[in-house]
Amino acid sequence: MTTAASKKPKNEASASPFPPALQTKLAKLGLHTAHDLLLHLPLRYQDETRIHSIANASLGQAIQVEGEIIDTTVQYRPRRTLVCRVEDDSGMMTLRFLNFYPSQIKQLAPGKRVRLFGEMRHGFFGMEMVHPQYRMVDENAPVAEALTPIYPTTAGLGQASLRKLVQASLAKCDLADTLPHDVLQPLGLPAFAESIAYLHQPPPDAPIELLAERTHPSWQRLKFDELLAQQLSMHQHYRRRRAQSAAPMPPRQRLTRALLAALPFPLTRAQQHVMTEIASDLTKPHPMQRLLQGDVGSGKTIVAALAALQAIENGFQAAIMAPTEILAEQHYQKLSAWLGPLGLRVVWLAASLPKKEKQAALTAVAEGEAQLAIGTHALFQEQVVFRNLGLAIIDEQHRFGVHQRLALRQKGAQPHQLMMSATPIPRTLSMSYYADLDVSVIDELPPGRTPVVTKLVSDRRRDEVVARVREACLSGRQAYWVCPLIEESETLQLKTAVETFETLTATFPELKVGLVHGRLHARDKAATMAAFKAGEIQLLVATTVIEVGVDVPNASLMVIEHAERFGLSQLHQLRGRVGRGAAKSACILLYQTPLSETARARLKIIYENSDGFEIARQDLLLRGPGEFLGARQSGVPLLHIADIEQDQGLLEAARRIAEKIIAEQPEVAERHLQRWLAGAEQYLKV
Ligand SMILES: Nc1ncnc2c1ncn2[C@@H]1O[C@H](COP(=O)(O)OP(=O)(O)OP(=O)(O)O)[C@@H](O)[C@H]1O
Repeated sequence: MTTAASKKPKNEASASPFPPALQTKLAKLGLHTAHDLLLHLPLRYQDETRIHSIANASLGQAIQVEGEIIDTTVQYRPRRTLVCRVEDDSGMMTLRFLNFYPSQIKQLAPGKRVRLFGEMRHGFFGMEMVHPQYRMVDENAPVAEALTPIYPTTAGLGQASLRKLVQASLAKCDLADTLPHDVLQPLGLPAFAESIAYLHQPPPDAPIELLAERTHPSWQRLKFDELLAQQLSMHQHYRRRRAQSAAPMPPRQRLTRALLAALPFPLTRAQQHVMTEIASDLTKPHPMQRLLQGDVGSGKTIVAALAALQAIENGFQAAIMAPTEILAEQHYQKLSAWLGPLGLRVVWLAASLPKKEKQAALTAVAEGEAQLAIGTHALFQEQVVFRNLGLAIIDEQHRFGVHQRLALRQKGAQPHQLMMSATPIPRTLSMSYYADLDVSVIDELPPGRTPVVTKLVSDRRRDEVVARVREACLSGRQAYWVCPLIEESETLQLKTAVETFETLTATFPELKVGLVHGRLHARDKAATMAAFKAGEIQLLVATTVIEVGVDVPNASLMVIEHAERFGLSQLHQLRGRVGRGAAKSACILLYQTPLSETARARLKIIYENSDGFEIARQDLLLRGPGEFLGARQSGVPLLHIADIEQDQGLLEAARRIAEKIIAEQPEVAERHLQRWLAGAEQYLKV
């Protein structure tokens, strides 16, 4: 969560209690009011309460020492460095400053007394500190009585000023508890006033380890408060939705039965189960907001089709929005094949459609001749008008921003919403950030799939991989060759894709090789994909445009070049393109050495795991929720203090208590949200 402050409308800033220059700096930290400063908690603490003697200082720990400067020189080897010698009663040490200011030479002149804070280590010339924090002092200058809090700050705003501001807000703000004793006592949590004061001004005997690890009861209290506020806001949002009305769409079964009878497979138990949940939601008189999670290849598309049918059977239109043209086109192919024979019209809307076709599609949607519209971002553009959109389905929901999903929803009067995701959301995340959604999970794969064998192969053994691709393709199977990801430059990425295609075409004269990448015209992309699907192309060289949704069951081999550059969920998604038929499938991750530590960790996880939930859980641990949720793109307000993995116990408690408070003490909920969200609407809007 960016504390509520950062979500405040700009015009409120004019009422800021701070002078303009300070106001600007504080705003960079998301701080606008005294109350925001109160909740701006230290990043860590420094123990400046003791002065250690140089000779006995423990190594490798941040400590404070004090002494007199006896020598100051600028050395030029190996790099320009300011070097000072400092002495106390016990011994001597060296200070080193690279990139120093010329004024420091004077400031740190021989004869001056200096108090230093830093990590002591054994250097070539004995004890030394590199870039310590320092303060010029007089003899007998007082020593800090308590741990010194170190705050997150910004350029031009020193720790001392920030500390003063926080102290002032501690004195000024209302610290009364928002939570009653009977909530806090069973959890063993201290009072708010006591906790916040402790964290900003720890007493002299405060245990620095517990504070550093954030396991001290005062931290626990603040974390609990934050988590509770998040849960309360989610509950409120949930209840608000329940209070809205939407058209009930009970199952009518006529078309649904016909579709099920025509399918070449029966639904899995998991598909039936999620369908029951969706069907029941659609029957209710308030808008559904359900997230359908299913690992790659678990069969979400047919569930989307059945949900759409339920809306259509009730006289409404449905829309399916997908993040890429390839995926949208594929949905279009599948759903037209399923729904066309039932006498329904499915239209396709993409930015690249020729004008005439687009106009025809738009008219069909506006006049209600088309019951289902499938497309990309093009679906929520201004010129798209639905006659009566009753259900909006969003595939790969996390790839769309909040506003884009909202824009599609606004194409109807309170349509039901089904979001789908093949990137499983770990339990802790769905308990926190997704708590206002109903969640359905397809937790089994259709029968007859053989697990994909994953192989990690160094790029030096490329020849073996080439031989393997040849063998697979010549025996009637098909393969993908995924080009390296070059995040920094799309042009370079494109160039690499074309070069890979050329090299592989030359390497495999006996095979038909195809190429798809993002810059191809949609029609060419679709034609190549169709040829691959039809088996006319045996080896498909592709960028990550094939990452989601592509479904060609005969493809049983995938090679991913520079696998070390891809993210975990990308690798899992890509790998999910094979193993969709009965044939034994393999995914070869070609990597280039040396591997960075995180790349090694990622490859190990993908090699050892095939379950998307486990991969997602480990991904979350590796990257943290901000990166995982793509917070930067979606603007998801994140928790600042609590850590959903470390604080799972508190999260569970907050969830339980939020429910109770909302039901039994709504005024407590209001008061608590007022403190933590200060009027901002909620933590996360989905
Ligand atoms: N119950 C089933 N039995 C057999 N095959 C099924 C079943 N349900 C779906 N399939 C087939 O499984 C394949 C994968 O289904 P689908 O493309 O819907 O997966 P998905 O969940 O959308 O996966 P992804 O996230 O990778 O796109 C398709 O070929 C589909 O026809």
